[in-house]
Amino acid sequence: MILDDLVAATTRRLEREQQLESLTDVKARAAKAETKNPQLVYDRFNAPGIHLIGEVKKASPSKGLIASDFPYLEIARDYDQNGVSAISVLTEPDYFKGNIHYLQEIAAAVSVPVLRKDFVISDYMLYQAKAAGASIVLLIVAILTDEQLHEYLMLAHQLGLAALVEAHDENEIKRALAAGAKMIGVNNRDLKTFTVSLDNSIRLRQLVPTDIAFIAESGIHNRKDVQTLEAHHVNGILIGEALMTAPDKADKIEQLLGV
Ligand SMILES: O=P(O)(O)OC[C@@H](O)[C@@H](O)c1c[nH]c2ccccc12
Repeated sequence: MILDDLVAATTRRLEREQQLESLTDVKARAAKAETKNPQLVYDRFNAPGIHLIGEVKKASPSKGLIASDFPYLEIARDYDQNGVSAISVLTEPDYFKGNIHYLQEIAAAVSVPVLRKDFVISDYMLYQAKAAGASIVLLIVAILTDEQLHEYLMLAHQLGLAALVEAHDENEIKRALAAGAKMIGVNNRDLKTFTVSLDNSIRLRQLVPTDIAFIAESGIHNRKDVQTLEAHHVNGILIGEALMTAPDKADKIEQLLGV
């Protein structure tokens, strides 16, 4: 299963990174970064309307290379100036060709909150996220124990980071809620088969209380998709490929949001 490969690759990456920078040192760097209020992120997504998270992603295991030309900073600025509510930056290097330095540069250049999109399996990665200027971290329920999920959620909040807790079925939604998630993302892509269905978000929407922001992720391509999700009271949408492959980002955002 692809998630197992991703966790294995992330474990190896962490070993290398921790040899280059100790936990003590990354904590010291995180302590110097500006502390933000995670509640502001949650409030932003709970405000009326549908909120777009634009993703900066060069490649993925399901699509291969998405953007051969990858001016990540320009793309992020384009998103920022054209109505996104947050920017997601892939920092996983092996399968998504991401980099934490992309996030660091982007966070310094834009005004909206920036999400670290990675396979968080260690507190070390939360300190790295904070040090790089992230405002949000992704926590994927499927790769964490209940104890880890709770612990990382609490640590994120202590560090001033909001957490987008990703679930893909009923049981994972229950685990996310039990851990105290305040913002839940449902991945429409089944990571076992790579099939995408918006029905996954729609079906799971009703299991999440309305005071918790609900984000539909993956496989959203056009205005019709957005309208379908809007009709089912989704608070946010996370869009990567459709924006990355659009030659005119501003125009694509307008189309998606219907403005
Ligand atoms: O490119 P898409 O189909 O619009 O999907 C974006 C985003 O949802 C997807 O990149 C994603 C959702 N959950 C993830 C977890 C890890 C890495 C990537 C993801």
